[in-house]
Amino acid sequence: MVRGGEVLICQRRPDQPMGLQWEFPGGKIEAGESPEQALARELDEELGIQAQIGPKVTHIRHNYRHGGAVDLQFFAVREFAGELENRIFAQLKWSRLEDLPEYDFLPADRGLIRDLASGKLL
Ligand SMILES: Nc1nc2c([nH]c(=O)n2[C@H]2C[C@H](O)[C@@H](COP(=O)(O)OP(=O)(O)OP(=O)(O)O)O2)c(=O)[nH]1
Repeated sequence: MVRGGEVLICQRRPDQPMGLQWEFPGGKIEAGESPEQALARELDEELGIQAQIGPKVTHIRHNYRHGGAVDLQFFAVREFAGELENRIFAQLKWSRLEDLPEYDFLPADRGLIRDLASGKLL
């Protein structure tokens, strides 16, 4: 989710794996879904919004030592209907791009965070 020079970041709950680390909203693709459909569904489930999924920002593959491999696709979302509501996270925050490195993000996201903070993406 992008709003001017800010992005919406989400802190995982303390009881989840990789608890209290920050991530972008989203989740796993279910059978028969495109990545965009999966993201729209997750944004509705997690935040209660009906989003228009914009262009793909990047694609990252990462091997977590314990949790196996993840294949992540990130999209810019600038338009949505409905009221943003925190349904599952410890907290939600709008962060300026240059402030992103202050947050403890999931390891797979760290290269993306550096690129967003230095203005290389978005
Ligand atoms: N939503 C999201 N997931 C991310 C990011 N970075 C990253 O490594 N991931 C990982 C964490 C999870 O292993 C997986 C997303 O799966 P998910 O959202 O459906 O599941 P989850 O974290 O609740 O937990 P689990 O089902 O894997 O136990 O991708 C990110 O920025 N956003």
